[in-house]
Order: sequence, then structure tokens, then C-alpha cells
Amino acid sequence: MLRLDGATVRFGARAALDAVDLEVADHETVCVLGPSGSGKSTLLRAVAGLQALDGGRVLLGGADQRGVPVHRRGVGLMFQDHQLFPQRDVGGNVAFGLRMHGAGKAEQTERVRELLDLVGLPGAERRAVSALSGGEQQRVALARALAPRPRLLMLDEPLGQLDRGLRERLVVELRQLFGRLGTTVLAVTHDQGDAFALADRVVVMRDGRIAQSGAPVEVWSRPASEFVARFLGFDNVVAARVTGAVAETVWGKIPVPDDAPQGERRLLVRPGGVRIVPVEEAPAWTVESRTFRGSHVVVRLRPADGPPLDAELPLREVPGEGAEVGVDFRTEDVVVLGDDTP
Ligand SMILES: Nc1ncnc2c1ncn2[C@@H]1O[C@H](COP(=O)(O)OP(=O)(O)OP(=O)(O)O)[C@@H](O)[C@H]1O
Repeated sequence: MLRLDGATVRFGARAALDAVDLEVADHETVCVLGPSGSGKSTLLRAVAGLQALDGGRVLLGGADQRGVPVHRRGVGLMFQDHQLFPQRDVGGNVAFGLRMHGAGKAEQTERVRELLDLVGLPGAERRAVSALSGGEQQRVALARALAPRPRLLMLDEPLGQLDRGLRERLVVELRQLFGRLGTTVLAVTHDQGDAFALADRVVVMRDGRIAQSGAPVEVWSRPASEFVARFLGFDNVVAARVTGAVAETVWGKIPVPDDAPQGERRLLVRPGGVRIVPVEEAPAWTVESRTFRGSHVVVRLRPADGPPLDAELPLREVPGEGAEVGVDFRTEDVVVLGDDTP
């Protein structure tokens, strides 16, 4: 459906998009995430035709899009900066793209009705957009983007400023909706929660390049590099010397998977893989703090030497602050990280 071949965009000396290769299959939902300034919006704008390439190609359905204007690319856009038209009512907003495509009045009316049903706002045609809540406006923007039946739907921060509870509900709705419609989606978000819940595949960007691409569970369980691990919020990263299935670290010897890369490495221990055991051999760990996180508690452990280690523990297993404990590591939660440079 969509292919980027060495897509490059430069602003002055800086490459906002640096020779990016990416494919999105029919019916696939791909979420691009990454820190601010990593090139996510530039990627979307380049695909939409809002940003010219300095190198490489964008292909849609196999056809090179060089010189093809935005409105001829057959893509639907729901962008942060493409707000609803305040002077038009809900129906007028949703019908906008249809009118541009020369649809007749009756067809417009029917399609608007269908889309408002679809996004959960049946009968809202005559409402003023200024009278809608943030979540309702987001739904109208989505209906507007979907109305002309785009072959590719592109979303930039689709859940933008909405509060946590509402985003979580909308993400589930969006995922169901895209599944039902068979829409191909390329979305950009800085929110990992949204990306992981929405996507069939996530693409993590760094400095205009792809740092990692994979199914949500794959990226989550096997971050490719320290950059990706830290971006996902994992802080248990330490220097290690890996020999066979054992890593030597300031945290002691840690078991690693059999096929782990060898030698001097960086090591990630997911907090869920740290278990508390009785102190068997000195030096012990000290419980520095405990943070309640709903279904579990994050316990920060201070070793005799080296950086602190976070453990994610069930509520009933939490030791008191100041307690001296031993730790044990679960191999499945230990990841030997690759190099940072993609
Ligand atoms: N029109 C422009 N002129 C100059 N530099 C630009 C322009 N647009 C983007 N940039 C730069 O290109 C880089 C990538 O920007 P981009 O907006 O694609 O990042 P982003 O990942 O979408 O960030 P955010 O999450 O903050 O929206 C940034 O360094 C940005 O400052």
C-alpha cells in the first residue's frame, strides 16, 4: 500500500527524515512514535504530499507520488493543526471532503449520516462544533477524514489533548473501527500507551531514522537498543560483560538468554523480572522507596554499588522501606541490548 524508499527531508544542514525505508501493508495500522523532533510529523507530511522530499521516494499502491498534489493522493488526514471549521456545523465539517470530490447533495447527506453513526454521534449533523466536547470534536474530525473513503488514513496525534480515560476508550473504539472498515492507517503519536494499544506495528523514530520497528509485544519485550528501552520508560539499564548465558554487572551476575550477544554490552532488566528473596549473601539491597501503581508496586532498590534497580512487585509481596533484601532475576525479562546507532 505505502512504501518509503530512502525518504529524506532536510531543513538546512539537518535531516528531519534521514533515508527512511518503511512499508505499510493493506489493512495494517502502523503507529510511529518517538521523542519530540524525531521526525514523526515530517514523515506523515511527506507521505501526504505536504512536504517535498530532498531524496528518495514515496510510493502509494506502487506509484511514485513525486509531483502528485495532496488532494490527488487518496489519503485522509486528521492532523493536529487541521482543526474543524468553526463556522460550519458537524454535518458541514464531515461533508467537506465529499464536496471537494464533487459528490451530489443526496450522496453527501447519506454518507454523513453513515459516518456519524460510525463514530458514535448519530443525528449530530446540525450541532455547532463549538458546542462539542473535546472527544466529540475528535470523532467529527475522524468522520471528516474517513468520509471520502481514503485508501490510507493518516492521523497525527489523533487523541491530542484528551484526558487519559477518554483516550483509552477512544483507542479501543478506533482499533475496532479500523478493523471493521479494513482501513490502512499510519498514525503518529508521542504517547506510547496510545501507540501500543492501537497499532499492529509500531515504529520508533530517533533523529529522523527508524530505531526499531515491530509488533507492539515484540518491541515491548525486546527493545533493540538502550534508546528504545529508555524511550519506553525502562530505567533498569546497566553495563555488562556477557559470557555464555551469564552477564557480569555491578548488580551481580545476571542470567541472560542462551542466544544473547556476547562481550561488553548494555543490559536491560525489566522490572517485572526482579524478584525479592531473603538475603543469602552480602552485600544486600536496601529498599529505597515504594510507588503504588494500581495493580502493583514499583520498589526502588539501592545496591551497595551502582545505579538503583526498580522491581515491580505484587501488592502483597512488598517489603518495607529501609528493609535489606536479596534479589533474583528472571531470564525472560533480561534483554541484552544492541547498539544505539540504527
Ligand atoms: N518547516 C520546518 N523548518 C525547519 N525545521 C523544521 C521544519 N519542520 C520540522 N523541522 C525540524 O525537523 C525536525 C523534525 O520535526 P518533526 O516535526 O517532524 O518532529 P516530530 O517528531 O513530529 O516532533 P513533535 O513530536 O514535537 O511534533 C525537528 O528538528 C524540527 O525542528
